[in-house]
Amino acid sequence: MNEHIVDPSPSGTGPSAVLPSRPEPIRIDPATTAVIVVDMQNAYASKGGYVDEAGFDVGPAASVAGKIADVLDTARAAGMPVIFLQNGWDADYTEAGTPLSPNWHKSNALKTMRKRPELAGRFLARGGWDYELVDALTPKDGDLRVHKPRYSAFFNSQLDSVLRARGIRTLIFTGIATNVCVESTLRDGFHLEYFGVLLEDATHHLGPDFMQQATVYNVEKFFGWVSTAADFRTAVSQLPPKA
Ligand SMILES: NC(=O)N/C=C\C(=O)O
Repeated sequence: MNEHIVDPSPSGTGPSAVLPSRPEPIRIDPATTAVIVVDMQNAYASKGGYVDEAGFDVGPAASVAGKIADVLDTARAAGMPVIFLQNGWDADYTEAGTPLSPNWHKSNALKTMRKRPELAGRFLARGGWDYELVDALTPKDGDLRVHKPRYSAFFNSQLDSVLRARGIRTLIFTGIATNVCVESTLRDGFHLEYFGVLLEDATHHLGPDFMQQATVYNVEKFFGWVSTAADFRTAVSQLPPKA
């Protein structure tokens, strides 16, 4: 029996690829698919950045960045938009909220800076090193950057407009953290009718390893599809190169 292939753009007329994924393979149309790179900033992926100083493990981030770089080369060659998300706030932290905002209480960046005043102003402020993308993932011509002030990139950001203006229906997710900003954005995308695909080895979690497993389970069972960087490269590199 033929396996059912999920097709987010059934009326598409151009070339497409079938991406092996769980629970079903999904058809990737480069005209309606974007790769989303979630928060690959020094804050989340470099020693001396926010999550390192807050006590989380950034060790695996370098290998994740390598996998993402490979995914992005494949996507660009096929003409798929690449969108870098960058999490943070203005230098005065006005966008971070006030004590009336749960973000003010829950953000480990804000909490760490309040606990260690010598770090005040260092984390996730636009214009600072912590906010910048890691060197290994410098955007190329044609890539897009979208600023976001909360975990989900669909809140108080340009993301939905940027995607709708380009007819994007399918989002390939990479980046950090699987269980926080990646999952929040993929879930909100689901509710906005986007098809979300998590490349599980091109993402990294914050906290215990079971958090990665929990998100992978949630995505596979409830919110989208799960694949790998290698399967993405194999499937998408069969598409004709962008004219
Ligand atoms: N990018 C993320 O997943 N961020 C998670 C936590 C934070 O920004 O404090």
